[in-house]
Amino acid sequence: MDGPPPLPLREQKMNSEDKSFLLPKGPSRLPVSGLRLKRPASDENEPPKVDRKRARGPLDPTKRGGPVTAAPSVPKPPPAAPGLRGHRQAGGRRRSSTRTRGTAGVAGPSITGSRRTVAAAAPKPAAAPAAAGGGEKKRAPWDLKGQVSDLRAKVGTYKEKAQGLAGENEALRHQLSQLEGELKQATARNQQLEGRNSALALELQTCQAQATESLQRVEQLVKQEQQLQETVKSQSQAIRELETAGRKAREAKEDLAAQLEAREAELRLAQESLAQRAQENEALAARKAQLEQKLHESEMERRSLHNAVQELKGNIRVFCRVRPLLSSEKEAQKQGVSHLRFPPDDSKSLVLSKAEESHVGRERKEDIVYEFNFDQVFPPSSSQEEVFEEISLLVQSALDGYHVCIFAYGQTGSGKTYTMEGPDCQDPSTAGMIPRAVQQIFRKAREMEAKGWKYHFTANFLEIYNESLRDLLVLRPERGSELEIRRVSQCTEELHVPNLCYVPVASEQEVLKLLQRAKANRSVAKTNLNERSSRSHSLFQLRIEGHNTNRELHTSSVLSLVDLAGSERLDRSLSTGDRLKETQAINSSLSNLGLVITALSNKVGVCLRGGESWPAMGQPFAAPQPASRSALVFCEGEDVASTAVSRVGCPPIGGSRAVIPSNSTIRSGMGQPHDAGGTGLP
Ligand SMILES: Nc1ncnc2c1ncn2[C@@H]1O[C@H](COP(=O)(O)OP(=O)(O)OP(=O)(O)O)[C@@H](O)[C@H]1O
Repeated sequence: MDGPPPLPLREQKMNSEDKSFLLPKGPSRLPVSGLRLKRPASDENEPPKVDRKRARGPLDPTKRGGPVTAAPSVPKPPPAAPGLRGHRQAGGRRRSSTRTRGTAGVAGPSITGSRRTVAAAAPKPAAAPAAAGGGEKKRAPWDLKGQVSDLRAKVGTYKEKAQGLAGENEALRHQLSQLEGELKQATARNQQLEGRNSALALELQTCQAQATESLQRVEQLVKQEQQLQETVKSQSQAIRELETAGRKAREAKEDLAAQLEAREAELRLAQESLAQRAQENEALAARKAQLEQKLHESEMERRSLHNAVQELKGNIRVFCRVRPLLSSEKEAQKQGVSHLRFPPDDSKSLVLSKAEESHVGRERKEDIVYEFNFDQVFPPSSSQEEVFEEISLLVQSALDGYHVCIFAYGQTGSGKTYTMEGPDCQDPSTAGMIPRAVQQIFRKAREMEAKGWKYHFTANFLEIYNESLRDLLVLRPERGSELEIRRVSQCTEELHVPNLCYVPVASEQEVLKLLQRAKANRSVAKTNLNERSSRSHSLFQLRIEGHNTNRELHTSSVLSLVDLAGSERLDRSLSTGDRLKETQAINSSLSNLGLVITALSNKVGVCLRGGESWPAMGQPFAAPQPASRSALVFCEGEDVASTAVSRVGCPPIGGSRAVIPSNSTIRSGMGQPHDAGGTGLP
């Protein structure tokens, strides 16, 4: 700090005492020149009491009764020097400066001491004043001499007193000058001290400001310290956690290192083993190639053998299925279908017994027996699965690249729709030929993928109702969008329906959904002979494209599944109105189909004229290549006897008289259109 160093506390106290000493607060009683000490008026003309006391001394004789005489004048000591103030005075009385100072009040001890000294130094009263005191006897008026003597003594006394006072005054003046000098010094010192004091006050303020600032800083630092301590604490915790984690990581690292070492050892072994395996793989790859080649050869052989078997079985197969009696029919025929016999040792023949009337109307005793031969006969107890066992061979041919067509033909209510589609219930055991064929196709296609084959499928579903084509896969058919059958090109025999929906399908489920949609769109009605009679022919087609890119093989075929509308005898169906019209259209189209088959069997060209139904249904037979396979499932109901006999006599299909017993004609007509050099359809 700048400025003079602070005084010690003792020194400061002394200074303040000095100040109070030097600067009296009350009126000064110093005997200043020109001023007189104030005394009571009564004492002005009286001599000091000391004098009186002194004067009393000589009066003792009065008390003793002696004569009053003037006391001899005692020479007075000179006034005490200022330095002797406070010491034993001439009168022998001693006063401490402290006591004097206390009693002196504001006047200060020196002054009082000086006054005392002055009083002590004053000339002692002479014997005259003593004689003139109250205690002295008054001189007789006549004692003038005595009185003069007393007066002289008094004057002498006063002279001495004046001299003492002058000396005292001189000493006081001297003392005053000294005190004034001291006062100046003290004032200067006081000013100096005040300056220093103000400097110190400023310094104190600065120090206080600095102290406040320092205090704030300290508080901030304390806060920072607390924060830092908390940070340190958290960091310490984090460090401990990190150390723990690090320790664990080191342990894990060591474990991993051990594992890595073990793995490396395993890897070396595996690499060695891999090298061995690579050699083995090479050998296996060669072996695989051989096996694949063998597999392919065996597959081709299988196809060839299958084809041979199918050809041996016949490209056209005719099955007969007799459905069980319905609950409504059981009442009418309590004996069951007794007129039908299925030879147990021959699953290909059906024996029909019929009582015929003679020309004259008399009943014969013995029934006429008709034996019909088919590729397979399914009695009423046959399940859908048993029927499909035969159909599945043809379905496999479709996957192998053969066009396959399966017809269901029969009277109304004979079980065609049941056989082809199955009942409405979703029981898999009663599923019809179409869903089973689709299931087999996709399952076999998946199996063939392992042999390098990939298949693509496209489905369409149409119906022929009253000689017009309808797309069963269209949700809302537009009016005026008539469907027609067209040749794909002039140089091919292949037919197609341009505006038909051809839906690419990739799974069995997708096809089943399409079948449901088609079933909902199909034209059905209740007739006398069937609660839910199909009033149209339906044709479901699945185009199969197979590719074997490894061997550059390609197959293309169409699987057609046809549910023909049931032929009806009007005398039994008693159809009228729309049903009659439908019946006429159905019977007409079936006759046309018979004509087509007959024409094909006779290798005669058929013109695309008239109704559309027969070329549509004949389309599968018109496939130019490869060879096609066809199956005709004759469905028969409870009146199979009359139906069969009526066919024998008046067949609904051209040439069926020969067909039913032997199948030979229909086989020759339907089975080999491609062999005839494209003579199926013009
Ligand atoms: N194999 C069978 N087992 C049990 N019921 C059958 C069998 N075949 C047909 N049915 C029943 O016979 C009735 C007629 O069958 P479906 O409708 O299939 O005959 P349809 O030949 O298609 O007749 P339409 O030509 O009039 O359509 C149906 O109630 C059907 O459930």
